[in-house]
Amino acid sequence: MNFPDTAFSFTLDAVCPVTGARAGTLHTPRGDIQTPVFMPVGTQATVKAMAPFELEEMGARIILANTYHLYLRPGADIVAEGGGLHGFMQWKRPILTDSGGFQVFSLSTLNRISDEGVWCRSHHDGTPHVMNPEWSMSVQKQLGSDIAMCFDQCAPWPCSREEAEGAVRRTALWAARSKEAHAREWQGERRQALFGIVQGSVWEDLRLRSAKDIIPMDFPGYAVGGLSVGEPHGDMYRILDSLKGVLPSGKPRYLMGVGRPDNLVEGVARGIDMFDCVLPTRNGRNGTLFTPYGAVNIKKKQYERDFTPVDPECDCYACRTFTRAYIRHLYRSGEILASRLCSWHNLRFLIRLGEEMRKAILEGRFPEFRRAFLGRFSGGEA
Ligand SMILES: CNc1nc2c(CCNCc3ccccc3)c3nc(N)[nH]c(=O)c3cc2[nH]1
Ligand SMILES: [Zn+2]
Repeated sequence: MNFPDTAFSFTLDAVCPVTGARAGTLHTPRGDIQTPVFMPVGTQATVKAMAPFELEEMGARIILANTYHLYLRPGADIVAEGGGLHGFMQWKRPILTDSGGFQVFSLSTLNRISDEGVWCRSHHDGTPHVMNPEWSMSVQKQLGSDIAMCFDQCAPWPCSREEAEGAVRRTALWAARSKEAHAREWQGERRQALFGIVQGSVWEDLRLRSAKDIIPMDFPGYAVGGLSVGEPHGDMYRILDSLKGVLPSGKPRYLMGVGRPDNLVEGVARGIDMFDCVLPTRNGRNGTLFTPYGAVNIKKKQYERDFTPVDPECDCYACRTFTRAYIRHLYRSGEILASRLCSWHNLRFLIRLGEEMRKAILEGRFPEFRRAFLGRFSGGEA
């Protein structure tokens, strides 16, 4: 596959004059990604319970995989030998890999952080590992993802201002080392884009400081990290508002780990282009389903004789083919198909939400779309 110099570029197709919501196209060597886009998460080189052909059928354009998990199991060398992630899991479209920093803190049993990197013990077998920008760039190259993330430090929430400041300082240090190591790994071959990540927790001045550190490093895309870690949605939205006019408008903006349908709409209204979240498959496995009116828990007795689709407006295989009563039966019987159908629907719901927001922005009616969607969707149970 040849990679012309413009291997990665982002085109702004339309911007909502009222909110600043954007419709764009991210051009990558493995295909174009139209934004706003929801990216299914495939932690261990699989989007749980979904086969690649099913992900294609539901319109997934890019999926995520995880450096921390795959390094520990099966090992980045095995993935590389298997043809990189695309060969190993037979997914031909773009893949984005997270850098591993976030997962170290949320998963490893023990970790010590210093400017050098993070010393941690594997959550599988307790073996010691050192993870740092150089390690992360090397592993992401072995995985062969199309988009890699800088190795960053995500402060927990809540945290002290000093902790948040420390994470901003270290994230800048590690972003420079990530960029340098990435350039060394790829020797000018433009086969993997490296996105920068902005930190700063819930302090606007720290967010500005982090943006001022990271933006001059001229990455092809920028992520907003450090959110969706338990903070109130109001704080998330306030931080996004503070970054709207700061992040380069001609480059894609990725809000990490978000989120619920209403969070996606509010994120797009604040200039975000890309999202990822484990909710669709995680909720899918416990029978919680997204509908335009909120989340439905299919276990409930009230669906026992409900012979209507999960979501009558949805075009996914589960909604076209089965009823709530049947899916409830599968779930209560512990049938594997229950997880598959629920995951399938939830993934399609968020992918379709991205498609519909894009259409609304292109047609100049995003404010009306946002009002109508939020008016119907109650964050909790429908
Ligand atoms: C859920 N809330 C949340 N997630 C965050 C993540 C991980 C995003 N999801 C990546 C993923 C990829 C493959 C498999 C599983 C997950 C972050 N990643 C980084 N690097 N930095 C963050 O600040 C950061 C903040 C987050 N908040
Ligand atoms: Zn559906």
